[in-house]
Amino acid sequence: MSTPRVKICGITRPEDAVQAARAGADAIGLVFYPSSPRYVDPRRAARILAALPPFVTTVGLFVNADAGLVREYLRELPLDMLQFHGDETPEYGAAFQRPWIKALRMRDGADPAGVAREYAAAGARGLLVDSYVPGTPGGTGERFDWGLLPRESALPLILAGGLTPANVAEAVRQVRPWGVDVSGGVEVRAVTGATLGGIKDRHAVRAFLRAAKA
Ligand SMILES: O=C(O)c1ccccc1N[C@@H]1O[C@H](COP(=O)(O)O)[C@@H](O)[C@H]1O
Repeated sequence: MSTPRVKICGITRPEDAVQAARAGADAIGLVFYPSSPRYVDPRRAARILAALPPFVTTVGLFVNADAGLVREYLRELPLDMLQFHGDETPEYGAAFQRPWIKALRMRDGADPAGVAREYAAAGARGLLVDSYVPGTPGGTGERFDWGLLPRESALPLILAGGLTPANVAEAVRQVRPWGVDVSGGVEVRAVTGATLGGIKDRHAVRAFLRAAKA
């Protein structure tokens, strides 16, 4: 089994991007979904991307965005890859001539193997599997039953949803994904335990990377 690639998603500050890269992150994600507490506008995104050292993949995350808006972001920002986290069709994903991955939320009856085949045929590079929480497209901090995932898939699987430094090693052992993706599980927490959307905890980021790649 190869060492899983790790994406740290929902970066909102240049210093967090640099810390994640120094800790060994393979990719960072910027959330362009306005309702997310991790949303960054293009000017802030540009500052984050400009701070990054080389050889870290930059991923722009969209949820059912207007295709014109995605194109505008692509013109303004040096994004390496797109992540579509809503109900985007294979045709939509294929329209941007940029490497892209599709997220599938694992609601009852979800068929990750079938979805992987369908999106592979349209040129997707990976299938990100996340938890299904009604009313929230992602970044929920919730896990799902990893036993529902197929052993074989037409696309590299990226496991997401409620991953933390404490559970990622077990997740990698069980699922053997191509990559893992985390957002809330490496954020600074208030005394109540709630995450402070978008502010990454550098100790948690380091611990997550160590555990994922051990
Ligand atoms: O991070 C967000 O706010 C977000 C908003 C809308 C769609 C996706 C989002 N993030 C993605 O959600 C998963 C899991 O996040 P978590 O680790 O459970 O907090 C991850 O793929 C993020 O890229």
